[in-house]
Amino acid sequence: MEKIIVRGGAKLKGRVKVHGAKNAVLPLIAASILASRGEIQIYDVPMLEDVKTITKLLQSLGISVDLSEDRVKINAEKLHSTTAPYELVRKMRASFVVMGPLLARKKHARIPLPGGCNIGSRPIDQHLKGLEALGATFDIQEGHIEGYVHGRLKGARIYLDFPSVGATQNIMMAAVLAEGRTVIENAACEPEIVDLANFLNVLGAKVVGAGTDEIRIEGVDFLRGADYTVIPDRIEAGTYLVAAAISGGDVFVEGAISDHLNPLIAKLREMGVHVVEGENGIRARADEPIKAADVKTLPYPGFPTDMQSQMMALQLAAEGTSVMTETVFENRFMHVEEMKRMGAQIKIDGRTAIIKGGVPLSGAQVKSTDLRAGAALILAGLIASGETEVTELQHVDRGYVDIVGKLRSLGADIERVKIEEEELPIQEHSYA
Ligand SMILES: CC(=O)N[C@H]1[C@@H](OP(=O)(O)OP(=O)(O)OC[C@H]2O[C@@H](n3ccc(=O)[nH]c3=O)[C@H](O)[C@@H]2O)O[C@H](CO)[C@@H](O)[C@@H]1O
Ligand SMILES: C=C(OP(=O)(O)O)C(=O)O
Repeated sequence: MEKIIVRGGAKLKGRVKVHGAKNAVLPLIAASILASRGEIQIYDVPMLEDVKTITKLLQSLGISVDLSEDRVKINAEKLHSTTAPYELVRKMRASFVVMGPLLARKKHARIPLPGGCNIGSRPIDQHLKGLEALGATFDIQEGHIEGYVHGRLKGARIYLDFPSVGATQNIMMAAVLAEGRTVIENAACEPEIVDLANFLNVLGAKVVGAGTDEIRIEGVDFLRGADYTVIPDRIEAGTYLVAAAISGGDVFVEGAISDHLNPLIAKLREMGVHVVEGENGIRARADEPIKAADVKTLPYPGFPTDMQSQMMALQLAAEGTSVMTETVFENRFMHVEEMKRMGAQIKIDGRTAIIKGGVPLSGAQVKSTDLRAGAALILAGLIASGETEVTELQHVDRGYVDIVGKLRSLGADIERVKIEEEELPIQEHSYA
């Protein structure tokens, strides 16, 4: 087991490059199940634990997958199994997105119920509602959900009660091989949805409207292999922009796409951070004290829930009091207790947190409770006096490639070390 040690005080300066987006590449890899002919190569793949998990999941279905450096090669011509192993699904809730592709291609799927995780209960009712509208039926028993299709899936008009990213992806992937036209209304508009639509189209699908709240899909008979490069990770990029701002530094985040980061850029500017949107990245510079700002997470194009905890770390460094409202996940304030261990003054009231900025933080032993919480604690460590030790790095490793190396290259005093046997806490096992 390892921990990250951060010694605060350095102003971060320089250039950092973002990797491909975790939340885009996982559905892309799942969608590869649909390609019954030829080979797929996806580039700019981040070497994250989640990517390794979904890769193993595809392999367990009999698909040939070769993951090396920043590229994954997938040949799904052979697909022997339609049962996803519990050991893999429990590590990563996002693995439920294999349901749509398996039903479309093999007319059967048996997947362990994904269940909740640290940040919330993560229901799948909208996924099921959409897939049922296309003609699938489901049985839920013994912790598994089993889906069947008799004949072929049939296109339908589906209205989502909430613009769920996962449900939109699952339905899109099933609909590309359905007979006729599918319309998804109140669809999620996230850049990861647009990336999935572009990928499916490169494989031969007919998807239009992705990025708006109405996606229209004409079913085709089969998908085939192709090459594709995944979009850059907007959340990783946002995390480094916040690192620049919180440390009073000046950082160019190479590869960041400003169109994907509008709500964060707007908030940073409101707080007094200079943000310059370039062609190949975004620069953030903070030379004056920053001002607190209220933030509310919302589906895209609102402020992303995946940046909520990092933004809260920034509010701790700002002058004034701010209110953070989390509307997407019901339990995504777990980092607050850890931040309080560093001296932060935050009060939670239901789905809002009231954050008193400008209170000096001091280094402490803290644990990451989810991947973004881990990043937020590292960010808080950048402005704390003394040493901050962040543990439970399995969460951070799900979402960030070499966060220590990247921050160190910007001048942060940060290292990753082994935890000695005698330091190990007695703790429960925790999952994604
Ligand atoms: C809208 C949103 O910000 N979604 C985020 C969510 O996607 P992810 O796909 O995991 O989650 P959803 O977008 O599906 O869930 C968003 C909300 O919808 C609810 N829900 C979802 C599905 C369903 O069948 N029924 C239902 O009620 C959830 O409880 C939650 O409150 O986590 C990903 C990883 O952090 C992020 O990249 C996505 O941006
Ligand atoms: C919560 C996240 O991911 P996941 O949905 O895979 O848990 C995230 O990327 O912040």
